[in-house]
Formats: sequence, C-alpha cells, structure tokens
Amino acid sequence: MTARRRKPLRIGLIGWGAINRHVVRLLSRSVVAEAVSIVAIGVRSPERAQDIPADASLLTDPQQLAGLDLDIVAEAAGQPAVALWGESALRQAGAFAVTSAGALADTALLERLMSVAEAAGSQLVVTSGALAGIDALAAASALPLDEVVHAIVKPPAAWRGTPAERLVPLDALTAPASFFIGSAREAARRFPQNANVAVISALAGIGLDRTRVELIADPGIAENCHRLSAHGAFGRLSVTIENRPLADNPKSSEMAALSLVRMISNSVSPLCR
Ligand SMILES: NC(=O)C1=CN([C@@H]2O[C@H](COP(=O)(O)OP(=O)(O)OC[C@H]3O[C@@H](n4cnc5c(N)ncnc54)[C@H](OP(=O)(O)O)[C@@H]3O)[C@@H](O)[C@H]2O)C=CC1
Ligand SMILES: O=C([O-])CC(=O)C(=O)O
Repeated sequence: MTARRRKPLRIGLIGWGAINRHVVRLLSRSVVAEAVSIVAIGVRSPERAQDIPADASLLTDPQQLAGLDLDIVAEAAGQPAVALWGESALRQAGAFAVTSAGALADTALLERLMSVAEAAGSQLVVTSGALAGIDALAAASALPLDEVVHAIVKPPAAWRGTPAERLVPLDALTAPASFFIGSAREAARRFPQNANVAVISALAGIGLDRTRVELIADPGIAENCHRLSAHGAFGRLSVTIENRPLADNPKSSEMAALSLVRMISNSVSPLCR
C-alpha cells in the first residue's frame, strides 16, 4: 500500500470489538507504538464502547471522519459497516483497510468503493485476515490459474449462531462434518461472520464465482483452520494455517488481528516485510 509515511500515523478504527481491541493492545506493545496514533473509533453503540484509547474520539456517523487528517481507516466491525463507512473513509483517509471482506462479494459495492478510491486518490485494502499464503496466491494470479479451493474448518462452537446450526447437529458431532460446498460469493453471503476469508482468497486468485469453498465443523479441533490450495501456470500451492481463536470472539482468529497489526506496522516502518 502507499500510505503517506510520516510519524505518527493517524489511524481511525471502525468497530471496537474483539479484533480492533486486540489490534490496539498489540500495537501499544509493539516497536511502532510511538509511531502510530489511534485518533478515532467509529462505533454503532457508543454506550458499549468502553476503554477506548485516551486520545481517540468516538464517532457514530461516517461524516465525522472529515477533518481528522487520517492516514488509514481500518474496519473490523462486520459486513454492513463496510458499506456504511467505506465511502467516507476512502474520501477522508489514504487507505480503507477492510477486515469484513465478505461485504465485497457484493460486486456493486466493490465497484463503487473502487471508483471512490480512484477519484479520491486513496486505496481500498483487503487485508490478508486470518489467512496464510495470500501474497503468493495474488502473485500467482499474474499468470493463468486453473483452480483455487479453500476449506474453512472450525470447531462446532465457532459455527453457533450461523446457518450451520440448521445444516448439521453441531452439539452431537463426533467427526468432522462438511455442510457447505459452493462459490466464495455464496459462502460469504450465507456465513458473514465466518467466511470473510473466502472473499480474500477469491479476490487474490480467480474471483468470487470460480473459487470453490468448503465449510466444515470439526469437534476434534480447537483452532480455526484454513486449507488453501491452488494450481496454475505458476505451479502448485498448498497452505494450511491453524489459528488460535480470539478469547473475546471464538468465530474470529488471532491472525485476523495480527494481519491488521502487520499492515499498520508496514505503513510506518522503514522496513516493509
Ligand atoms: N478477514 C478475516 O479473516 C476475518 C474477518 N472477520 C470480520 O471482522 C468482523 C469483526 O470481528 P470481531 O471483532 O471478532 O467481532 P466483534 O463482534 O467482537 O466486534 C464487532 C464490533 O463492531 C461493532 N459494530 C457493528 N456494526 C458496526 C457499525 N455499523 N459501525 C461501527 N461498529 C459496528 C460492534 O458493536 P456493537 O455490536 O456493540 O454495536 C462490535 O463491537 C466480523 O464480523 C467479521 O465480519 C472476523 C474474523 C476474520
Ligand atoms: O477468523 C477466521 O478464521 C475467519 C473468519 O472468521 C472469517 O473469515 O470471517
């Protein structure tokens, strides 16, 4: 990404839940702590937004991003928040980093945000989220790709409160159960809290309709796992990551927060890695 490099980097966060709270904790202990400043937090329910960073303003309306001179607005608030905050973020900051990437399965929204970014000279950034291997998949897509398959395997608890409850007996499972096979677009639409990653792999590789996604509940694991495989003119890719779930939200992985921390650190550090 091409955020202006200066110190401190002025960051706005959208959402003050498990991921963004953890991002702030991790940044405050990191080597870039002095080089970043959380200046605003956009929330839906201000009465629930406890313990926000001392210098941050609490925002409830996207128009309040104006005048804050932001470098990055980083979203981790859920898919509806992307449409709600995205246009204003792209007009007011150098970059809008999306964690709820499933929102971008709506092609009209994706195209609208890209055209706002183009007009404003900013960037819509799809963070790698809970995934591993996205850098290689995106690089591989410069040559023809034949197939990308993404299996999302989570413990039954991570699928509670989602349509999986109607497709598989989550509490009675004794072995892994596959309950969805379909396109990345459909996975993200039906499982908005668990399959944002499907859109990340799709946008990196062969798109929302050609990327095949399988969803699995596995009572034998404690981690949120992603198995990504691809082949094409570049060769073959096969990557598995076993993510520790976040203590405050078992649907989300530690790595989703770590990816945001990496993106922010790379925007301010003299070494981008
Ligand atoms: N790309 C990836 O790999 C991953 C993506 N995700 C995505 O990240 C999202 C956030 O995850 P996580 O932090 O664990 O979720 P949480 O549920 O812990 O936190 C989400 C927070 O966002 C707030 N929120 C909801 N709507 C809005 C809005 N319109 N504007 C501002 N804030 C809002 C909620 O506030 P309240 O309810 O109090 O109003 C809540 O505090 C998930 O919903 C999912 O879409 C998650 C994991 C991995
Ligand atoms: O954290 C994960 O493993 C992935 C996830 O929840 C999502 O894509 O929404």
